[in-house]
Amino acid sequence: AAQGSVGEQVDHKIIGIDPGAGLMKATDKAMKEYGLSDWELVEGSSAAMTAELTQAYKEKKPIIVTGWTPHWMFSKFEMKYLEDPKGAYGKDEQIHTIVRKGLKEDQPSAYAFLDKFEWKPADMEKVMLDIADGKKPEEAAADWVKNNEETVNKWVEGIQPAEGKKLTLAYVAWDSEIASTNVVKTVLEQKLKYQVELSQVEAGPMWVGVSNGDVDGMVAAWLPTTHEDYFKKLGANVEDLGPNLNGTKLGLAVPTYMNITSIEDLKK
Ligand SMILES: C[SH](C)CC(=O)O
Repeated sequence: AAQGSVGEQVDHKIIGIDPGAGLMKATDKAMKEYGLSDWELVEGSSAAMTAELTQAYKEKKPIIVTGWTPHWMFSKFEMKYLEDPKGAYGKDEQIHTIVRKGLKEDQPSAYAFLDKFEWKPADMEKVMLDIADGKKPEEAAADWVKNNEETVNKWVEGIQPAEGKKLTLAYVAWDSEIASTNVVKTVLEQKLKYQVELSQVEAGPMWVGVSNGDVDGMVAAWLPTTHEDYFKKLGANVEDLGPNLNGTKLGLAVPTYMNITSIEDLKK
């Protein structure tokens, strides 16, 4: 029987993630720019979105999700971004490391490492994929550190260990930041002998926590556009150590078995 429009096939729903994510604001903006007034952006979480994607993919059912790179969905599944001819999602960005003011004086070793931490989308996707395939985040991170000794030793070269000092890192439960934050924790603990506590929060409280010094830092700042609002509001009270990963992307992602190619196709 005729499948009907793609909107009818997916009940006019785009499966999103947590409402505080910049990706959700960017998707709201894109939906307005493409005139998708009869569509709904479903709020939830990164985990719920990937669970729904996994189920739909298994059943070869149509689904449209808010997607980003790096993400394991592009390695584990045959996925594609819908073209964005209006450029609503903007250009490639970077993920920055942001620390509280005063960290350099209080924890020079942690500061020096966090300032040097930088890796590639393929590195992050490896850790993400291991976690998606069932490894615990700390296990996937430890494996990556073990398998990338050369890179890791460059990050910590010449930095004094900080026997037993405590450090707190905040992160949002996005698959990408679960991976990066656990790798950073592993290096801080194994190589620099810190005791690291991870605080999983929403995006807003993550930025607030660093700006008021409740946490020491985070490696989850998507800039210059995705977290522009957070940076505008709180940037003066934090220290931006620059990119830890270059070449990110945001957009709408669909399995390649769907025969749509552009966000424009959602209007049909
Ligand atoms: C979901 S991306 C990892 C970050 C964001 O959109 O705020």
